[in-house]
Amino acid sequence: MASLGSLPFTIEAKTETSLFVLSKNYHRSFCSLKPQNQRPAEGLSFLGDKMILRCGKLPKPMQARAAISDSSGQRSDDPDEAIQATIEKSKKVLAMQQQLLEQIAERKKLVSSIKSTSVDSTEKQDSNEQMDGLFPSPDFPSRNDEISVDVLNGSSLSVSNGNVAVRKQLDAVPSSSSRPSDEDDEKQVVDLKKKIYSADPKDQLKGSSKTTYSDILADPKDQLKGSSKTKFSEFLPDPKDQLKGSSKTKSSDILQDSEDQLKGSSKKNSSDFVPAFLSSKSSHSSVKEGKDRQPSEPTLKDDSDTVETAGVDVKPPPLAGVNVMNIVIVAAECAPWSKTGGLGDVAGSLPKALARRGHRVMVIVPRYANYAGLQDTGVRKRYKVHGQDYEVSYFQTYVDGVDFVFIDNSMFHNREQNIYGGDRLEILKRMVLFCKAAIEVPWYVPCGGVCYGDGNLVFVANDWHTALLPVYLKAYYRDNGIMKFTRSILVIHNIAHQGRGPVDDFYHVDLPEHYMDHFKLYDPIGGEHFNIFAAGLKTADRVVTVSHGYAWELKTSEGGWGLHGIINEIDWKMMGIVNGIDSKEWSPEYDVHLTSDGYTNYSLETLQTGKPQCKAALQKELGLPIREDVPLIGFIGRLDQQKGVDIIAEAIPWMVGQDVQLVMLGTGRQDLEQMLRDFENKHRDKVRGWVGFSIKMAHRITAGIDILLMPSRFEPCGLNQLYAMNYGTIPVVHRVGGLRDTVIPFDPFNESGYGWTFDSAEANKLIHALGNCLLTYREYKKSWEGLQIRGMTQDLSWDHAAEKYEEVLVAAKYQW
Ligand SMILES: Nc1ncnc2c1ncn2[C@@H]1O[C@H](COP(=O)(O)OP(=O)(O)O[C@H]2O[C@H](CO)[C@@H](O)[C@H](O)[C@H]2O)[C@@H](O)[C@H]1O
Repeated sequence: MASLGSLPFTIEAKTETSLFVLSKNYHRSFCSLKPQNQRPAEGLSFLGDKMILRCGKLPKPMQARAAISDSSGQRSDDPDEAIQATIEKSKKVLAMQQQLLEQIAERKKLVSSIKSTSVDSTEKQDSNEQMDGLFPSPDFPSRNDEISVDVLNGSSLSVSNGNVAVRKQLDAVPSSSSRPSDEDDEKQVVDLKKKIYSADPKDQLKGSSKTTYSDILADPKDQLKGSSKTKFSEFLPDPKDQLKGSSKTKSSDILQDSEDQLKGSSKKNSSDFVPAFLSSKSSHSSVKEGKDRQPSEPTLKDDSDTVETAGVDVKPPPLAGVNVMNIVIVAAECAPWSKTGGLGDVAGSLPKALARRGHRVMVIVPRYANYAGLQDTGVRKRYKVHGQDYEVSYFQTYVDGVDFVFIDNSMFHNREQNIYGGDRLEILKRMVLFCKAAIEVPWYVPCGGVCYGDGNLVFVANDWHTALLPVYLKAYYRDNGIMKFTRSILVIHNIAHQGRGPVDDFYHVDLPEHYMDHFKLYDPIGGEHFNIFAAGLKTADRVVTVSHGYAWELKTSEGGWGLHGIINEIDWKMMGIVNGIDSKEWSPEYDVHLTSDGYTNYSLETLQTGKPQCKAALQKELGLPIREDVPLIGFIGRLDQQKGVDIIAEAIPWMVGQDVQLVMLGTGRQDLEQMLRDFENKHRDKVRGWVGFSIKMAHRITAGIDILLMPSRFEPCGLNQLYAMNYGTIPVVHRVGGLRDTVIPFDPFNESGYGWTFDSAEANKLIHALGNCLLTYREYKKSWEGLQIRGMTQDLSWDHAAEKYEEVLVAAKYQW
């Protein structure tokens, strides 16, 4: 029998798992159930001023008893009688609990005996499900049911079972006097309340339910782990949510998110004081949603598994922690389905890194071709483009934790070789339709059975092609009180392309007249014109560009291409984040293009044999003399003014005077393509000009060459130099934009750096840098090897960049 000091009584009840003491203070206002060691009993949790004891559904007779006493509702004015009555009721509660615990223990034995006969984990789960079916009796406890004892606000006993809630007033003393007399109790209450208010109360409730139930059933040693389990369950969504979620495919349900947001301001409950995403339905369920799902196969796991797998199968919380969001990346191209350059790479790989951090991530891209492996979602919608109706449908797949949604309309068909082709108004029409449709995908297109909805949602638009999206989000939705909390980020990959046209183009984008000013821009060359990028930059909540160097250059009249004025104005919302690389796709160790034709995969350990083998294979494939000692130089990129291929052309007479080989892969301007062919014809023993777009060759060249040239006039980030360094290939680059950020110049005194840089886009500067590079290649083998190793051991993955993106997304979210 435990003594509670000054308390007038103690009641002891020994259960299978712990000793509970029911205490009551002099004011009759505090009723607590706690084990003797003063820690909250396993199975107890606190919600606000209410202490909740989860012990399963009451057996029917008990429900009846509780209901009877509830309906009687008598309270004596005599304090002693009231105390006596309370004691009696409390005894009943303890008896009920003991009975329940015994039942639970019995069930546990039965479950484990059946499970021990199961063969694999799948069967385990099945048997669990069957076990649930074995106990359909209403007498058997269910973890959804709870007994709650109101701790602070006038103690009341509440027994609830789904829709059935039996509430019994135990005491009518006003809440002001309802305080625990014990300091420890108070601390526990405060600690737990802190916990509750730092997370969604609903989730907390779910979490505690899971923990309690499994802890009651678990071995005592598992109980010791209980606290950490509780933490995880705060982050992990309840599988039941998914079950609920899967039916949430009606647009009315989806639109509810917006409606809730609209109502939100008038609601005055605790969730008003926690960030919206903590109380958002979508955020938590989405994390799970994005995890282990196979294409269009929602994971609706029976959470009865919690009982047996608690402490074993618990997943860690998402890296993004409380910042998890629903992120929708919208781009005109996305590798591996469509790619003309770096944007395709980014749209294919950044989302995966964001998903790895725990976000629910979707990419929306036009369906240019009949790609294999996509599912038609069956959803059809109509959008007006310049007065004409267009129907779009949506295809979908799920890869590496990311939902890829393809918008289909005949406008996009057969464009994969010419994504940005056609006349100005044709492209404009495509992009208007694409952006209008993309913005409503989270409402209408179920991914894994569940639409994203617009709660806790952020769009990431890319370049001018999708710069209309932030404008539409504002003009059509947020200005009208819809998607009020949805945010948009616009990423600048290349400011040189802006979606310019005559001012009258405005009438093709279907916007209210007063939006005209966002698009109008004056520039000394084009005069007053219509500029889509300008409007996107002004209306996006945040702007990102793909390196720090480029973020700075954009503010200058040389680097801003007419938009520097706007960029300077929006400086407060702009950030440079250096791109990463897809370290699976672009890894010499796993590169699928290095597995045949004499190429080989290699790693840091096999660099000295693997890379020369790739070099020999490349020389062979190109028909160049196979020589290990000759430096093999490469260029990969669009053949245009930006990439500085003409600077290489100017340097070629010097190059061919050296003992080197040169391979150039690219497509673009016809005059430059012809130039490549001419060089090859003129210097067949040393130069190869491969005109075309070949991803396989891009990989093989990156692996086989020794030196990569990037004399870009401007380079927002540049991916090829990153790929090169990851393959032990040394970059020689014009120090500009992202090249300046990523290629630290070689310092022979300190044996540091990754390559060579030159400070202006001129042939003689290129020759000077390349000359030093060749000297090191020939004369300083150790330094060369050091350069290779440093390049290959950098962390070039998207993980760091994804974390930075997350900061921007969160900043946008809390920005009004
Ligand atoms: N002929 C060819 N055959 C096969 N593959 C080819 C190819 N020509 C180019 N590629 C590939 O296309 C990609 C080009 O990426 P970049 O980042 O170098 O340039 P891009 O200017 O397109 O991108 C813009 O966006 C990206 C992403 O933000 C920025 O890094 C960059 O600075 C900015 O100009 C690389 O994956 C490259 O291998």
